Amino acid sequence: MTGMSGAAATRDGEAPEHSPPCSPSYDVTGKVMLLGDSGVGKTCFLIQFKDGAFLSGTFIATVGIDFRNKVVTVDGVRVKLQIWDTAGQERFRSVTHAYYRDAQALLLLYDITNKSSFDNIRAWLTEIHEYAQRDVVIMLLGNKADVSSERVIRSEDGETLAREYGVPFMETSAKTGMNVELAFLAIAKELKYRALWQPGGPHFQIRDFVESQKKQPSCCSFL
Ligand SMILES: Nc1nc2c(ncn2[C@@H]2O[C@H](COP(=O)(O)OP(=O)(O)OP(=O)(O)O)[C@@H](O)[C@H]2O)c(=O)[nH]1
Repeated sequence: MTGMSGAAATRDGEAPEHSPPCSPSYDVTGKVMLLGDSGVGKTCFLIQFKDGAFLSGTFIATVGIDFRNKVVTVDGVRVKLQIWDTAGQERFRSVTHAYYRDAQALLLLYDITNKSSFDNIRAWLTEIHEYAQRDVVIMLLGNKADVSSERVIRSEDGETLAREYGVPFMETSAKTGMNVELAFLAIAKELKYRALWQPGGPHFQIRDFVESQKKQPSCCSFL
């Protein structure tokens, strides 16, 4: 949604693929993609993380793909995340496939108030296995957890699906910010760990980290 439409426009004064010669260097950089059906909240999720704001009002679907950069400091290491917001609509799928290959991490969202967005997660995972790198980090996120009165997907169902695929899971809200920063922090920690780990160094398990840090929606699950 929002004005972040258009194919691969530049953001924050930096081109996506090439850094200008005098650009600041980062300890670790990583490409993260937001995936999931149209309307699950990908653009809002990114804006909440980047700007700490929630854009309510008329929903305008993303056209193609767009990106924003954000630097996260993890244990003194600067991790630059280049976050790609993809269009969830089917007609843009061939455009977004081209971007999977060099992504290090994928945040796969469904909407807890929309059953088909949850049912389609298996199809998304099939696409991911077809187009993304084999060792890509995947996280499953049940978004819109603030709308408890319209919930149709139980938290346990998200947990079960995530366990089946061996990926971390949490419920989030792009509106309240619940677990939004945590999702990116967990990704940044994993990317830092993969890039800088040395024999004998401490191990990092992204699923354990997420489980120990995630917040639950304030009201209990329904159904
Ligand atoms: N209550 C609530 N509404 C949300 C949340 N996230 C997004 N929305 C609303 O859901 C609608 C769709 O959000 P978007 O972020 O545009 O969805 P998207 O996944 O980017 O959609 P596409 O660009 O078509 O792929 C908008 O009306 C948002 O205001 C959330 O966490 N809670």
